[in-house]
Amino acid sequence: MLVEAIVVLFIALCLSYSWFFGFWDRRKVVNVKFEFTYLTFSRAFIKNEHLHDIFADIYRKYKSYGTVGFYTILSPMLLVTDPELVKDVLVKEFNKFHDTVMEMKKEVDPLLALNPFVAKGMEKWKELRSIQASNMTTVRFKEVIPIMYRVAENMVNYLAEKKMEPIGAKELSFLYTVDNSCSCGFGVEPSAFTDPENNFVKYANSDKIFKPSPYTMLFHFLLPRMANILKLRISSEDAEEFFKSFVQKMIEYRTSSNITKNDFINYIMKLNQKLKEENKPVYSKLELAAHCLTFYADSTETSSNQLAFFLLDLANHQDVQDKLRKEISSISKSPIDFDLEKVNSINYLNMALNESLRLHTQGNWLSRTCTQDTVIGNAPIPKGTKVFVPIGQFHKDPEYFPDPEKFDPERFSEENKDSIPKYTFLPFGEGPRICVGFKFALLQIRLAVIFLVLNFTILPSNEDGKEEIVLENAPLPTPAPTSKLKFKPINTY
Ligand code: HEM
Repeated sequence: MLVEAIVVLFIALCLSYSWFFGFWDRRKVVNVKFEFTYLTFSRAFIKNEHLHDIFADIYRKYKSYGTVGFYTILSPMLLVTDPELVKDVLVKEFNKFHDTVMEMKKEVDPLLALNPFVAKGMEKWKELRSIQASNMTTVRFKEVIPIMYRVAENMVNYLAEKKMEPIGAKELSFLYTVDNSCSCGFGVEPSAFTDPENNFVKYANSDKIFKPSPYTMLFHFLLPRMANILKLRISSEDAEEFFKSFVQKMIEYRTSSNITKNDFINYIMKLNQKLKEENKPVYSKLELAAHCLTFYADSTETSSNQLAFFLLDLANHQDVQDKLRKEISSISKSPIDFDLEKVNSINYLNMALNESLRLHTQGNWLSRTCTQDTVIGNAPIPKGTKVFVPIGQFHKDPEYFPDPEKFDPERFSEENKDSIPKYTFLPFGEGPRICVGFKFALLQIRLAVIFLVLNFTILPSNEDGKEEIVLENAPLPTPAPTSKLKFKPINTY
């Protein structure tokens, strides 16, 4: 009897196994049956390699098919390799692909659970996105530019005092983005460069918010439900405590002293007031803290990585830096003359920054969950399928960007930029779910570079003229502390 039971069980397992791994074959979609699952286990889980490299291998092998199916242990997934089909997923068929793959339960990570990035369902996503979008208008940028000048001036003074002592590119950029986020978002006096005890730098830094173990991130992207069942949180409890108490104190202080400031905290306070007047449920204190953390975390980490990479690129390409300095100083030698329009319209700055965004893409892939049965190219996609867009691979594909490892801003010149195929350059994503903060990010990065190149020559920290760009083992591409820079004053103004 026992033998029969084992045989039946074995046959049942084999059948369900071949049924599961036949998902894409039944739909006649080219697929890798075990390869992805095997690579994920052998390289990502055991050797701690980045999931990005595994996607890169699959992309290179199966690019010509336009889409390629693959499997994790629990679900079939699809990689879209044809840029034309990417447009379908991100834009044309958005109503069927409005969710990302990440899921974050409030009980697991209450501060990250209200980030629009993880919102599920069109209504919830719109509600959460509109809160962040309120802080991202042109009117708002014009208001915050004078605050950003002060932060950038603090950075210049800090570097002048350092007298060419090498400093980590990421360390410097992080102090700058922390001060920008706190002063523009929360009305806090900028002090990251002057106060070594700055609480945001201490309690809400990259390690505490953005560096869960690589396994945690793997679970969140590939097996999101399991990640929640296992209660794998991304932000640390320290950061949660700090943020909760900061936002609560801020709201209490402003309410008791009747202080109004034109910033994000004020916006969420007014939003709650409005909800109360309309007899709708208001956001709890923890939820208000979560909205603040969304703005803070998203605007400090990605922007500081991207700024750090850009400064390293400029240090390694003095010809580009010289040309950039010439173009900027031909407009004005004084950084505070650069209003919003001027900051955004320096052509060579935009070309060089685009090239840096291409080379050091932050979100290496975009993800969507299909919410209604549909067809992409020739691939029938049932509801629930997770779809990935490999933007990091597009950015390094020689077909779209010849000699892809070369830092060459000319790719984005007026004459050349139209030869870049549509949907192959997507550093901020595309469609209705495009990064809500991309204009803020570009503004703060451009402004930092204007202040820096007008005041300093940005140099590699070593004598041989090249700074090695070493990557940390972090979910987002991040320059390691060993990638340093020196700033030689040039007294231009
Ligand atoms: C250079 C810096 C930045 C880069 C490279 C970047 C990149 C991205 C990417 C690739 C996405 C995913 C888009 C998609 O799924 O189609 C995204 C989403 C998002 N970003 Fe950024 N980002 C940056 C800065 C910022 C800033 C400053 C904020 C400020 C609040 C921000 C807030 C967000 C939010 C809230 C989302 C989710 C949007 C949604 O799902 O509707 N990001 N970002």
